[in-house]
Amino acid sequence: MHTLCVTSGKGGVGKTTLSINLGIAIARTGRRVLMLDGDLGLANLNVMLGIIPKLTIHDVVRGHKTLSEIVMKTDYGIDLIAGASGIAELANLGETERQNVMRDLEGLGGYDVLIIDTGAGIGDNVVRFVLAADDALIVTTPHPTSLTDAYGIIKTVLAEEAKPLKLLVNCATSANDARRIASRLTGVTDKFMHGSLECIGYVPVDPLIEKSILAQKPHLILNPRSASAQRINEAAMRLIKHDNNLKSSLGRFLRKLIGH
Ligand SMILES: Nc1ncnc2c1ncn2[C@@H]1O[C@H](COP(=O)(O)OP(=O)(O)OP(=O)(O)O)[C@@H](O)[C@H]1O
Repeated sequence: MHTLCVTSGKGGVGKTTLSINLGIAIARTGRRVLMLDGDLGLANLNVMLGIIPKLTIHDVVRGHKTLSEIVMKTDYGIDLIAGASGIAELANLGETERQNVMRDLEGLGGYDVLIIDTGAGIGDNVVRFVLAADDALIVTTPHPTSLTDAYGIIKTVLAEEAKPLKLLVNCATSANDARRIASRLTGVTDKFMHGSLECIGYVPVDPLIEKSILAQKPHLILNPRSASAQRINEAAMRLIKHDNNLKSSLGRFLRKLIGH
């Protein structure tokens, strides 16, 4: 299973919108996609998909439910787990309960790709998700405040571990614009040995994206032929280019995440 963490530093830059639509684009290749809403307070994935979660990971951690009972199916080929920030609670459980939940999580097989939509900011939880995942995708816009916060998360992650990071520039005007933005950020990765930042593309501003949020239906479903949907598709294909070579598993991801 390929684990992919989507994060941004700054809030409101399109991280959740792009996570969902990238997930749908990946699901269209035949891969089974599970999305985890890693946002601590404001879980948005389900809102954008027009579904109301009755159960979250917290119910699993408290022993009320099994994981497969809390997975929500969508009409778009992606499944969803709400309240994934509750995974962090695993670290505080007793050994037996923790083992039970871990077994439950690992038993949730059959998925090819796990996408974690983290909360905004550079909190401990966000950095832990980024470090535990195989791939980390940073979403930024060309706006200076977004770039500053993207710079912050890149620096924080690379100071912990020199892992290759990916960048998607939302609200850029062209591929050249995105490359120019990316080159401003690669300055920071160059300071860390083995750190790297690969720009996997850009998504233009598109009023149809905003409309799809209001309709609570994914942009790729409502407007598949739009230029922005095509850019999202291209970015998704770059993300999964090498995932067949990955030997990772959900268990490995979880062990890294909770440090056991
Ligand atoms: N390329 C785009 N063109 C037009 N509107 C966009 C684009 N990308 C995102 N938006 C809009 O920006 C708003 C914020 O998007 P979103 O909620 O996905 O951001 P976020 O980074 O996940 O925010 P949060 O920090 O609250 O989780 C949404 O209303 C969305 O419709």
